[in-house]
Amino acid sequence: MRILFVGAGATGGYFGGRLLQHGRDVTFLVRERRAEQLARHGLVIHSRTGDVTLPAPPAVLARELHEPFDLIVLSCKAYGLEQAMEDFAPAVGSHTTILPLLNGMRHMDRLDTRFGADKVLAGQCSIAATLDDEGAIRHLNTMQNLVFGERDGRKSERMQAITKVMLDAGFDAHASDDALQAMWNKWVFLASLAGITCLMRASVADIMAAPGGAEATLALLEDCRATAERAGHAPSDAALGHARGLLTDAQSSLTASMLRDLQQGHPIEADHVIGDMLARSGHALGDGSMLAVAYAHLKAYEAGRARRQTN
Ligand SMILES: NC(=O)C1=CN([C@@H]2O[C@H](COP(=O)(O)OP(=O)(O)OC[C@H]3O[C@@H](n4cnc5c(N)ncnc54)[C@H](OP(=O)(O)O)[C@@H]3O)[C@@H](O)[C@H]2O)C=CC1
Ligand SMILES: CC(C)(CO)C(=O)C(=O)O
Repeated sequence: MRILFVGAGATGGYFGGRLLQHGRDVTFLVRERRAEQLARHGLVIHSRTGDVTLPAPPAVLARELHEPFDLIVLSCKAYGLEQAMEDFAPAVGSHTTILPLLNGMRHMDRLDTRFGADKVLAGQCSIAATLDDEGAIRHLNTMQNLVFGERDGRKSERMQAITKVMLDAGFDAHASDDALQAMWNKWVFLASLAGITCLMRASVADIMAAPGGAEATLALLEDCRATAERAGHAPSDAALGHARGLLTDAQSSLTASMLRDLQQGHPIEADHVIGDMLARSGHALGDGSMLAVAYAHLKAYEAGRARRQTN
């Protein structure tokens, strides 16, 4: 199975790198700067689950992409989605399947509109990873979980083929008959984690140590849970309990990747992860709900970032 990873960043580089390390046929769609980094240093993964350097991993630029791939794994940030779709379109043929790993849900509508819903699987990954200054991937703990499945839960032929490729490739791969719900569960958790760790500029443990920190966290989680329920995707008691446990663990150094991006002055997925949740929630902009406050805070960061860039 020929696999194209769109992006060799923190998530794409990690999962694509592990697949490559285990002998799968992986190519990365990259841009010039990343292509140069990969050619110079190779694809480097630092992880407690095993370090690896893959010299000169197969990589193409958009202008070199002329033939269809069997599987396209989409691992760009949400704000890069429109350009990415444009760039990987030549790799989408009549038998191509697209597996998106982005957090949130809004990208599903964009992919459906552009390529047709029959091509797009549900997918999500749980990992804490980041790129360092040299472009090496730093896996920050041992979580490395990738969930994928047909949106209607079918055990299709393509799912069987993709499962075969994903299993035993150095990470936890789960073919799921409820992958769409898994995406919602992840979004409820992630939006709560991103919203609260960015608002507080703090890890879960530090938020739990603050007076009112747990209450603010749980209020945001409730806003997100209620939004999922409104959309017909209420997390099960077990999924919600799991999210609540992670978000209130007084020993946990966990932060969201959005906080890492924000602290480094990078663009963030404010509209995709929090704005879209707010838009589906029934809450209004500025109504004082935790979701509305978290969104206003992230948009203020974006405004400051834009102003600094023009000065
Ligand atoms: N990092 C994490 O721990 C986790 C992230 N996620 C989610 O996964 C998604 C990806 O995040 P993450 O991997 O962290 O992001 P990164 O910014 O680390 O990686 C994204 C990569 O996509 C590349 N890219 C974007 N557009 C294109 C394009 N048109 N052509 C080629 N390459 C492109 C970027 O390349 P370039 O360098 O050229 O800009 C970049 O290397 C997000 O939705 C995020 O929320 C989910 C779980 C955990
Ligand atoms: C919550 C987490 C760490 C899990 O993958 C994540 O998705 C993120 O930080 O963006």
